[in-house]
Order: sequence, then C-alpha cells, then structure tokens
Amino acid sequence: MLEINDLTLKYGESQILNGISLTAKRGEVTAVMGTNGVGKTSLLKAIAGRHPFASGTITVDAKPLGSNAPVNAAKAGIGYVPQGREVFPMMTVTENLETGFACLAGSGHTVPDHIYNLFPVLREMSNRRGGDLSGGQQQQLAIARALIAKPKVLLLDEPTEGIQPNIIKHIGDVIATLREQGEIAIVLVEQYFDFAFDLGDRFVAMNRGSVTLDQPSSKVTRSELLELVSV
Ligand SMILES: Nc1ncnc2c1ncn2[C@@H]1O[C@H](COP(=O)(O)OP(=O)(O)OP(=O)(O)O)[C@@H](O)[C@H]1O
Repeated sequence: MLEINDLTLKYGESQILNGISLTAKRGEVTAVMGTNGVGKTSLLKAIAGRHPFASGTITVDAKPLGSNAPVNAAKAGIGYVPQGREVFPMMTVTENLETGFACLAGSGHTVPDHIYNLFPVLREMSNRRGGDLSGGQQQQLAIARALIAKPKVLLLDEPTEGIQPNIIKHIGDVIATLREQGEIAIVLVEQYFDFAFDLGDRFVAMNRGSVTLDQPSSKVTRSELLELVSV
C-alpha cells in the first residue's frame, strides 16, 4: 500500500504541492484527476523519486521512500510510466523491456511470458526499435517495462494521451486485469474523464496543488466529479 502524508513540493521558490495526503491500496485503481497544471505529474514525480519533495512522507508498505532517488523508489516497488512514455528510440523492444530489470539484484533476467501475454504486440515486435513503434505500441512498451520488476505500486501518467481508441481499450483492459490480480496499487493520472471514471475505485481530485476530494467510487457521482475536475 502507498501512503502519502502532507507532501509539499517546490520548483525553486514556487510551491506546487501544498500538503497532499492520499492512500492507494493494492488491487485498486486510485484515479488522480484535475485540470492542466494542478500538480498531478509533479505528485507522480515525487513518488517516483524524479523530483525531491520539500516535506511530508511517502511510504510503501510502511517503509519510507527517500526524496529524489529514482533507483531507490524502483527498488522499493514503485513502477513509473511517465507522461510521454520515455521509450529508448534506438533500443529494440526487448532491450527496452530489459532496462526494467536494472533495479533487481542478480543478472540474466529474461522477460517473463506474462508480460508478453498482457501485450502480445510486444512479442511480435521484439526486435523492432522503440522509435519505430506507434505511440500506442510505445505506451504498451512503457507499461510493460514498468511491470518487469513486479512493482507494488504502478504510477500511470496519462496513458491514453495521443493514442488510438482500440489501444486505449486494450490498456484499460490491462489495468482492469492488474486490478483483479490484486497485487498492485495502481495510481492513474488521466485527463480522459470517462476512461478514469470507468476504472477508478477511488477518486482524488486536485486543484492548485491541493486535494479537493478523496472518496471511494461508491460515494462520488459522475456529475459531481466532472464538475470538480473541469475548467
Ligand atoms: N520543472 C518545472 N519547473 C518549474 N515549474 C514547473 C516544472 N514542472 C511543472 N511546473 C509547473 O508546476 C505546475 C504543476 O505542473 P504539473 O505538470 O505537475 O501539473 P499537471 O496537473 O500534471 O498538468 P498537466 O496535465 O498539464 O501535465 C504547473 O504550474 C507547471 O507549470
């Protein structure tokens, strides 16, 4: 379980997160929503160790994460799929996937079948360069790479952005499968409202670096949430 308590984050003198607290449980999709610039990506970057937080705590299964150390976050069980995917364009699909092993001890790891079963297109394209894949295929590769190290928490930053509808549907199905397997806490940052609304077990709405709503799906109506996260 991921627990965030009173987290603040700054870029220089600008405070962007003003005391964020939230909990994401295994086997649940926690959807973090809000308009452009409210701090959703910054929150994920803090959890993933990509940007230092100024104060507050982040724990995974009660163990605190340090600030600004991506490899330590990965070792602690954080899988991060950044906005824009960050696929290595000159490396093959298999090589991209193998970078996911970097935070694991030992060597000689091979990509497990269950990863290819979730994303069959990656098996077909295993020798193609990352940069030659379509946006949707790259998104699947980025999610698969994050799953390689068997994370306890999966952070997804706008996985539907710029992706064609049939692949959006497939990514939604994969997220639902991961939820059913019950081993990962999924934190979904998403601007595509209905995608997030259909998948979310818990909704966290943000505005100007603060949480304005944090409720299970049973206690939030579509119109209430839509009003909170619309411009
Ligand atoms: N590296 C940075 N340096 C300075 N300011 C930044 C930096 N990254 C983001 N910001 C600012 O921090 C605020 C929050 O940005 P962030 O990307 O976290 O928001 P967001 O909710 O994810 O928005 P979006 O949906 O557009 O990605 C914005 O005002 C943004 O301009």
